[in-house]
Amino acid sequence: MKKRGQTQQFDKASFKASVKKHLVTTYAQNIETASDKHWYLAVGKALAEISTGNLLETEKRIANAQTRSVNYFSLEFLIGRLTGNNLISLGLYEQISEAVTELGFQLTDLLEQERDPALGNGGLGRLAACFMDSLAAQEFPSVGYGLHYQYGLFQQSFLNGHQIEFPDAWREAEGYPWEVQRPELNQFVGLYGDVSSYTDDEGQQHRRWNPAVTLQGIAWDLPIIGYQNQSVFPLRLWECRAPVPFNLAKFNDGDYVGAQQTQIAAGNVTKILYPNDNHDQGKVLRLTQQYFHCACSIADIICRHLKNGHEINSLSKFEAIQLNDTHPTIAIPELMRVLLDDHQLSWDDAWAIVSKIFAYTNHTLLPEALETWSEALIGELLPRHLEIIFEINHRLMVQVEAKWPGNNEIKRKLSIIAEGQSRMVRMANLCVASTYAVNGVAALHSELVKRDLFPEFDELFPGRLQNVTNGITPRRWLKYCNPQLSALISEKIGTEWPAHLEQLEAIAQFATNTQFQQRFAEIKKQNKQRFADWVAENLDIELDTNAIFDVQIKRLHEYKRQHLNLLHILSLYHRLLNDPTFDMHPRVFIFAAKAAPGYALAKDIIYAINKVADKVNNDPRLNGKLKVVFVPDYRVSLAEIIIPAADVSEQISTAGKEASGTGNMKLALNGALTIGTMDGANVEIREEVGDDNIFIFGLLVDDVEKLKSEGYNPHTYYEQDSLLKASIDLLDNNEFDATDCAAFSNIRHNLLEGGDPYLVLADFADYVNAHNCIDAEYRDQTQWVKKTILNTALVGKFSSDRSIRDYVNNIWHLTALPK
Ligand SMILES: [N-]=[N+]=N[C@]1([C@H](N)O)O[C@H](CO)[C@@H](O)[C@H](O)[C@H]1O
Repeated sequence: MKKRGQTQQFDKASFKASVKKHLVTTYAQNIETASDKHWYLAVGKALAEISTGNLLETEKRIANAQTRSVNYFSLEFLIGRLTGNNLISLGLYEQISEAVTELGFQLTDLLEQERDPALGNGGLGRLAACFMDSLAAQEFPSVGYGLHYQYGLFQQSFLNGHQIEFPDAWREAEGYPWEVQRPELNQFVGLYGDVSSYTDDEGQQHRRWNPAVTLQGIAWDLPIIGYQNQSVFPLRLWECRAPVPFNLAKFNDGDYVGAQQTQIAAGNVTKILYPNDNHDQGKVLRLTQQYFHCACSIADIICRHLKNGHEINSLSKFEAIQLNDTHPTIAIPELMRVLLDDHQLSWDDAWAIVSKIFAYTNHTLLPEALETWSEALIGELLPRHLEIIFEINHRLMVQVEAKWPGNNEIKRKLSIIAEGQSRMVRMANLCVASTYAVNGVAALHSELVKRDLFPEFDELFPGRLQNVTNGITPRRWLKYCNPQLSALISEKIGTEWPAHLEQLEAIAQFATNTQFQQRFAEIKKQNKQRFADWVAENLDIELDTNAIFDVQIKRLHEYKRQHLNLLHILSLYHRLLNDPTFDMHPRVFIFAAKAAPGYALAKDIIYAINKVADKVNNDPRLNGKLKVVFVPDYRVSLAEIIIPAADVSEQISTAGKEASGTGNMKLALNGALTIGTMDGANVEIREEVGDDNIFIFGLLVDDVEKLKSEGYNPHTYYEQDSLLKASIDLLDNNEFDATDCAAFSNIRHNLLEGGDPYLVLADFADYVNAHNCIDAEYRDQTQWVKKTILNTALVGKFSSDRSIRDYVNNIWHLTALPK
């Protein structure tokens, strides 16, 4: 019996039976005594029966269609919990909820049992997950290639305000119900060793790599279920094991550790996700992870291509490979190696394929994030690949010489090899020189990539550098996380909008409709209450839902300027205690952010915010006007309850630093008003929602450069702005911290003597003004709610379905699978 929007055949009785079967046979649990966790696992397993079947079906349809596929290479996929989202995509949420109730449980309680597969750091990883969902929703043949990390992004908790990290064993002892092993797809990967030459029968010279170590790649598939269309595409994650995990001879000799040595070493390769966001981590294990990922994925693509009866020469005709940042760049010399050495193609024939199959997305301009690997390290780990990189660079330098004869400066800048103490391989240059398309992730960012990062490459390869503005999937980030708002929208404009987000524009006509305003505002209030209940239960802090919920949720990084937000809070604290005339609408500042474990100042900022929170939340002099909440262990499932509850979205990065941002899109879609700089996608959000419905402040990109080039002195601002001075001085008088922890003075030092590299002081006054506007405008709820409705209505552009259509039309050139 099919219901509206349900594409999946569903029989409640057999589903309930399947759940009970898995509870007993898969998890060995008694129906009478099984825990919520085991019921969740059994429900997941029962549903995975559907998706795995559709996965194999879809594979057949793609093979029969003889059509092009895109392979999305990413070291991160921040997929979040799958069960709830997959029920939305299967169109079975209500039915399963009913069935689970008949089994004696609340579906929402069981969904809470699922651990977040946190296989990513932040925006880049989450974008990859949203993109896979949008490829499946539009039935574009696609495979996501990632790593099956045993430990995801560390779990964060606070000890006396300090961040402490715990390993994230995301897969329960019982495993993850949605994943399925594909042993027939396992691969072998070499490492280290040397390269030798040989002459073939025709007298042709060839090179051969003789790896010293062999690893095995175990294929795990996670289903990417298309939104209400029967298609399921794989997110293929590679786990690393030793081909011979146990050496019995050594064991018999009593060398128990030795017996497992190879397995231990192999297991380390996919043991854990590197926890850095926007920061290059030059560790050999990280390069080994990147190569293992690329070698398994390239081998899998070629197997599939040949299995579908195609010649190797037509590889780039049927396959496109998108490199999600430079992390999988080594895939380029890897494919060259396979084509040259395993398929004996000439250099030109191999290059003709490689240069037409790869495209690269740049996600940051931060110099410290641009990956470089020492030539020595690559030469040791991947000797054949270094040879190929040298040849690619040689041929690039020939092109550069032709374009700019005798210009060694440009040669030095564009060279893939950076001279110096130790010669380094620039992965971004290798990407730009070897791919047919290079894109930034927001209009402003892509302009800066052209103007500041790769101006010469833009001239050398006209048209190669382009833009594809990021997006978010409306399935998870509205339909799933904000069911009440979704129901109100569907009531007004029908139910097609989750697959056609531009239809939301029709909601704008209700922006001044009183009755609609009331319902819209009531839903925000209820979402705020849901989050307030979560905070009360988990953090023991009482929140007033009449207050403005002001949200800054993203990784902790100086360029994202959580410390500017903190300074504003200190200014409010100062004014509330020192200015009897100062009256503000109650405000709750909500933070959530993980700092990379090695990023000391970021950890100091977390500590300072926690200490300020302890003080202001328990200071009766503030009459509850000011509250600060730092929610620990930020992750996708937390974002899903914070975002619908937000009134204000903090997007306050220094102009030119945040490539795009995607949290900004999620918050605006859920009716939060943005306070932000003209940076990343904020610029395009402003274009879509209009000047009246956003609070823009601060220096523009060119102002930032001008101020820096003229010599920026933060003391000038400190001396001239009394409120700024008072706020900064609160960082140093033990107002908030009786311990001798240097966190507060480290922050103060960074902002003054340290030169304030992210111009916090220069933007402070304008930021305070923008917040004053928010305070004033929030008091006129009719106007405020109108603006929130217009934000939800006018950000349809930021659906990742639109981003994917841009990639398909401008870069990948795919055809959707025929029905
Ligand atoms: N790495 N990286 N880059 C980022 C994010 N931090 O993950 O990629 C995200 C996805 O493109 C961007 O939205 C964000 O601005 C950028 O900083």
